[in-house]
Amino acid sequence: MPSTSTPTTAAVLTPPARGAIATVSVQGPEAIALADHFFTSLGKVSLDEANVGRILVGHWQAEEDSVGEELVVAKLSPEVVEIHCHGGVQASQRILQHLASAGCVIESWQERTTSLHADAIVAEAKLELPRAVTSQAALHLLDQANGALTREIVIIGNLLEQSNFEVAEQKLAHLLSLASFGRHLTQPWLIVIAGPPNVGKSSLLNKIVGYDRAIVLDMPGTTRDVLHATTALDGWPVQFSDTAGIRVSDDEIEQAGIAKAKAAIKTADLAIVMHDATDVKPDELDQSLRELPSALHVVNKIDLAGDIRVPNSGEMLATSAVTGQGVPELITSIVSRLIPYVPQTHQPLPFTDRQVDGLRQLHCQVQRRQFDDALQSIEKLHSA
Ligand SMILES: Nc1nc2c(ncn2[C@@H]2O[C@H](COP(=O)(O)OP(=O)(O)OP(=O)(O)O)[C@@H](O)[C@H]2O)c(=O)[nH]1
Ligand SMILES: [Mg+2]
Repeated sequence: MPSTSTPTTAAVLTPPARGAIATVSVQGPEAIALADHFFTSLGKVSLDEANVGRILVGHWQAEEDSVGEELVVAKLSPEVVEIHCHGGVQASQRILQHLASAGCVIESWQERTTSLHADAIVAEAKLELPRAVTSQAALHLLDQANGALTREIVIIGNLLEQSNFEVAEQKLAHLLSLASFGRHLTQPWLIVIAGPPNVGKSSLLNKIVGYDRAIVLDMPGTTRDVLHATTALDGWPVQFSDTAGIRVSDDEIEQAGIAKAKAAIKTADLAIVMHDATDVKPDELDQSLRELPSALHVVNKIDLAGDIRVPNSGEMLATSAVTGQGVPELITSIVSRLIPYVPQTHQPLPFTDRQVDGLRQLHCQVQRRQFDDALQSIEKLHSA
């Protein structure tokens, strides 16, 4: 194969798993020649002769490999072809090997995506999009892939050029206030369910996720390790952690579980602290509310309780993990705690640590009126 200074690259664009078809993209000055080297169309039309946009069915064969394959090749431009082959992982890997043996540089889809987009934020959005687990999260990332955050940073740069530091500062502060939301588009919000043994923590988890994720027993100390279950609440990705009931225990395994439960509370975005409606101890409830004021406090087994005394401080919800009473209200409360403000469609927002760090630095520079440094930070945000 002739070589030029611009490399010809190949990447598998479809996910690395078994599927109906896999797509290999070849791009660069030798893309057509490389594909023609291995591919013979049914009508004996070469890709070189074929018009752009033509899709050809034919046979792919490498000399050193006795196994050929019938497949489809599309000529997308004079420098881009797409090969649609069998969806098994081996089929696409074999095509990559053939192309590599002829001098093609093999890239990952991430490298290909990054190289296709001059703006780093747009490239990052395209890389993060496949990781979005709910459609709502994907829509916000799609906005960023379509340039929402990039345009906002350009606007901030223009404001700085006009010495309008105040408005630039306000815009940056607003973007940073959305950082937690943006990061959670690809990483679920973490919710830990904690409380004394036997109050119904595992039962509540099962009720919310809709299947028997955790073992439920009428025996205190049933859950030992931290159990995770991922779901979506109102379209937002969340991960629940069910923990060991917190109590004084001589059991070594249980102690380890309790230590893990306490650690999980510290790292969670939200703790749900559960209490037993059939065994309400107002003093303990009051203490729990004081110790964990940002937690959501839930009195469970409400179906078994008549009149219960609810403490008069903080927020308290009543549920039954058996009948489901109060669970929709709990879900509404969880969502409004985690996402007090839902950004509008097309809202620019940062969604990677790199962007958040870069925006924080820029915000400081704008506050200190460091014009040149701020422009450099903007430059860095656009080009990773
Ligand atoms: N009637 C009623 N029973 C419940 C409710 N929630 C849980 N239970 C029962 O209470 C017992 C303990 O429930 P679990 O969900 O295992 O409690 P836990 O808090 O996870 O317990 P540990 O893992 O031991 O800390 C089981 O028999 C459940 O069926 C409820 O809301 N109403
Ligand atoms: Mg449990």
